[in-house]
Amino acid sequence: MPLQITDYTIKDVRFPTSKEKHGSDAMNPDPDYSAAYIILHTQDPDLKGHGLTFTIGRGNEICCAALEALIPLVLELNLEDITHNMGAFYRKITGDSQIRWLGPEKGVVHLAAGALINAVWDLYAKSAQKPLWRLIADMSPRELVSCIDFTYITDVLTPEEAIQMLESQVDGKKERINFLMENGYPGYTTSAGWLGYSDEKIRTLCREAVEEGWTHIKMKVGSDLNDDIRRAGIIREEIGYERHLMMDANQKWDVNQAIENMKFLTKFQPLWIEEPTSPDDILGHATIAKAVAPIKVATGEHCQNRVIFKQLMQANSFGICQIDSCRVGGVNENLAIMLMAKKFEIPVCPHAGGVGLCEYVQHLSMIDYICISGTMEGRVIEYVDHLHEHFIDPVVINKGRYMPPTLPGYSIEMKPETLYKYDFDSGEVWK
Ligand SMILES: C[C@H](O)[C@@H](O)[C@@H](O)[C@H](O)C(=O)O
Ligand SMILES: [Mg+2]
Repeated sequence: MPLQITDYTIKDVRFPTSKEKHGSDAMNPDPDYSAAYIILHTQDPDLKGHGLTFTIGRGNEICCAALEALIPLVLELNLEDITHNMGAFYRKITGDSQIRWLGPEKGVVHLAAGALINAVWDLYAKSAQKPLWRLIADMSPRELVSCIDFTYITDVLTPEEAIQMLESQVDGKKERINFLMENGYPGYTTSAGWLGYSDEKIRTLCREAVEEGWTHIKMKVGSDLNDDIRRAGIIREEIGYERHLMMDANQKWDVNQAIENMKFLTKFQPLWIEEPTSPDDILGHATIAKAVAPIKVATGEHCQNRVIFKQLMQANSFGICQIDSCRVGGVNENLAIMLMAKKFEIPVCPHAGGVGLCEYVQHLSMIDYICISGTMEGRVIEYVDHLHEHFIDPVVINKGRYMPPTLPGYSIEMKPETLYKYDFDSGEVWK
């Protein structure tokens, strides 16, 4: 009997991270890391697809409602019929003629689409008994490309060109998989640099990060320039100049303000300035990128879809492409973005942290390395040291590097007791 999606569960899961200022930045001073979480059931009680999209608290229920609205599009489908043409499945989820009006392909409805599409990929990988990265690494170039919706991007990338690009990387795939299994994929930590942390705490956490083997550390900026300067000084004292420092302004500045402020922060030699201004301001990013070079501009965690990513690339707006695993339409759309990044020779350094984003996004960087870019050069995956204990298959970090997951699926399944305890607002944590 073919495996069928027979039922579903949606959960509003929230963690009270704001209490300790974990995850705080200039724009988001009190995030409660949250997940709009979906489980797709099948007739096999041991085989379920899990997916989530990340929010920072209030409004998570709106993502859950959007998931409810999308559910009729997958209920009673056979997995085989979906996986047979993943590109068509993507279009089905994002192209419903009435729901599309709520986006298209942006905002809450696209966050929900990301969760749902990722849940299907989790189910697919589990049924194939492979970790997601391996499932995709084992696809032929043609199969991989068939997962992508090329609508609105064929002016920079056609399916034929994508197949050619992937074919040029087929040689050496096996060696790269072996290298990855042995050495992992480089990461960077944001755990030391949250805006709400005291100077002393930042100093201690930087010291610990260096001891743990991290070579790249990110700090938050953008609230008060004098604070930024003082804190950057502390961090450089601890990590030296042989390690890399990145800065993240979380959209706080106007374009001119970003350029002005970066004049004072340049002396700390940041590798990149992240989200200097509005995520929708493609030309503003380009202006900033020109002004702050050779410091790179990084953005993407709030980039709504492949079309905006395309324009950021076309306009030379950024030097670092920060894909996000569930801001856009899941694995499929991220494959499109990574292929475009390869074409424009822009390194992909995914946004992670939050809850579950590290678990998710490691798979995407590994696919980028094995199938698309063929290199780890100039690439790092973000890491944040929170909430991993809630996952069945948490990330494994070894001296600042992500070790490839080995369990089947997309590594995003939360423990049942977590779903119960952190349920908003009936779980014990919220009572
Ligand atoms: C509110 C969140 O923690 C953000 O600060 C976080 O996603 C951040 O932008 C990051 O790059 O990790
Ligand atoms: Mg950021």
